[in-house]
Amino acid sequence: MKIVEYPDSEMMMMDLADTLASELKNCLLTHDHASFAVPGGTTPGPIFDQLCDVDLDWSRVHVMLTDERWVPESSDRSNTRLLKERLLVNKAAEAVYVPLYADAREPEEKLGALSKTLTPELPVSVMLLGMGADMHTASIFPGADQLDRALNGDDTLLAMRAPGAPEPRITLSAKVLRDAMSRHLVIVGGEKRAALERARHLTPQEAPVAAILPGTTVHWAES
Ligand SMILES: O=C1O[C@H](COP(=O)(O)O)[C@@H](O)[C@H](O)[C@H]1O
Repeated sequence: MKIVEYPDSEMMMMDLADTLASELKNCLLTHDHASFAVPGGTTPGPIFDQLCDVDLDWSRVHVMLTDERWVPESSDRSNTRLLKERLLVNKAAEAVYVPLYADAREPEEKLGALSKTLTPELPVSVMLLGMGADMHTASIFPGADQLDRALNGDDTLLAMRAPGAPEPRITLSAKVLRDAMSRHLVIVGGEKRAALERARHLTPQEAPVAAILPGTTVHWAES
């Protein structure tokens, strides 16, 4: 694991967007397309605002979420809504969107169909992850109902429910996260930095983010 520290989050978001764009461009030099997995939540929006205006062949970039809250796109909790409003706009509107949500009461109803669409995109070429202060990443939460399977199984996609998650979730498995060709984790603030340090000494069962730290570049700013 490598940690890159920044004096402020604005500089971090710009630098990380530049890094991700460079990795996508490099991938497109030798592959017919690049798959790009990004998180939702409150952190990545400014990165998306930078990326969506980068000049690259977005028509050959297949964009997916690392996880989704099982809520309608109209909800302000929707990661899909964040992706469509902040990343898949301007030049990046040309990207190919690989969905991680479909209109159904429960994620289990759509797991097979969504996995079938997602599988050809693996391994992910470039991955950006977030982390909660509880040390979850994607939607792999401590105490989740399918935590062991998400950490140790061969699934591509799982439905998850956890005490720390306000709604049912769907998430890429730890295997898919670990198999990414390039993996970045972006966190802001002292609380998450302390959580990251704790996770380095805990098991993935205790701290799911620990399952993906080896080989990950962590980007951190205090505020
Ligand atoms: O619920 C989620 O949490 C994590 C972290 O979110 P943040 O708001 O603290 O950045 C996020 O990476 C994930 O995609 C999201 O579904």
